[in-house]
Amino acid sequence: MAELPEHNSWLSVPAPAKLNLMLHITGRRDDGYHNLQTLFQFVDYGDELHFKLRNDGELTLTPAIEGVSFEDNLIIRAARLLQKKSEKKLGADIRLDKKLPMGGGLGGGSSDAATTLLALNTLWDLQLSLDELAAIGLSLGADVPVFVRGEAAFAEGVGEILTPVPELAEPWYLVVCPQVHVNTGKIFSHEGLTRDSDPINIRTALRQGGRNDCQAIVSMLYPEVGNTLNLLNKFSFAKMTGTGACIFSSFGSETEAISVSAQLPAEYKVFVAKGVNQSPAHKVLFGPS
Ligand SMILES: C[C@@](CO)(OP(=O)(O)O)[C@H](O)COP(=O)(O)OP(=O)(O)OC[C@H]1O[C@@H](n2ccc(N)nc2=O)[C@H](O)[C@@H]1O
Ligand SMILES: Nc1ncnc2c1ncn2[C@@H]1O[C@H](COP(=O)(O)OP(=O)(O)O)[C@@H](O)[C@H]1O
Repeated sequence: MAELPEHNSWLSVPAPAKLNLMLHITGRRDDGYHNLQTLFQFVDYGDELHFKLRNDGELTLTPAIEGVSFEDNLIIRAARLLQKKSEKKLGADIRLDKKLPMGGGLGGGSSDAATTLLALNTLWDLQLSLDELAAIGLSLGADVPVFVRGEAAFAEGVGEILTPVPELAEPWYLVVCPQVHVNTGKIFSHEGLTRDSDPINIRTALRQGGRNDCQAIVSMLYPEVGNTLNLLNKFSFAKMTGTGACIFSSFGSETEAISVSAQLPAEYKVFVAKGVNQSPAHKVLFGPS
């Protein structure tokens, strides 16, 4: 368990990015949402959040995210849902060190929400189980439960039916983020989207690697994504994460990944990070698995 900060100092917890190593769309549900099969893995790079207890029931968040109001920020929405679980006047000062691009398919907002649920559950001593936190998280977004549970996983449904896959290799990734914001709704409502992939089992997904069914449409609607894929493919097999726009390739070593990143045009926003099957947030709060 996490050591509670002494003398009410700050509790610092990472909010890592995720990659969708494959993403197949297997059907459309009656509510318009799509059933997916996807492999989630974390990387040891992301946002960082810092929490300090307040006993007056107030929440503060600094700095604000441009274009996202205080009450719409997934961090505050997650904190508000937890406040409802207690009679006490629980509050917190929260600091956000935002490193992940928004709308890049790296799940930054979902990860911020999950880290908030995990950290405040500890700080406020709510003693909610991971099952309870994942259920609260699902009401905030389909990707929140996997971050709450903190294990690399094969996900089905809209992403909430999770089977851990601790056997995934943990390579180094070069992640390239084209400076475009992909509208997830626009991709899922596109008539040309492949939405009838045959369901596969985990073993096949792990063996074949799989593809991203959104990649072709996103590349067509946002040519910068297609161009980035073409460029990175010259060095190593490249794939898009989620509904984009970020692209990733895997490497056997950090040195190799850095060496390829150094050959990309300077205007490209990139980072190199290690794939990890345990979320760095869990590592900090619960110790290494
Ligand atoms: C597809 C994934 C894979 O990780 O993409 P990324 O967001 O990470 O890129 C996620 O599950 C995305 O989940 P999330 O980010 O919560 O999606 P939302 O913003 O709620 O979705 C925006 C819109 O996309 C459509 N949508 C989303 C998810 C889904 N399984 N089926 C859908 O049809 C819906 O029309 C929804 O209104
Ligand atoms: N703390 C947050 N961090 C990022 N985005 C947030 C946050 N709170 C709300 N949002 C909203 O969620 C949207 C999706 O953000 P993000 O999770 O980064 O994208 P993606 O799921 O494509 O990786 C943003 O465009 C923003 O409007």
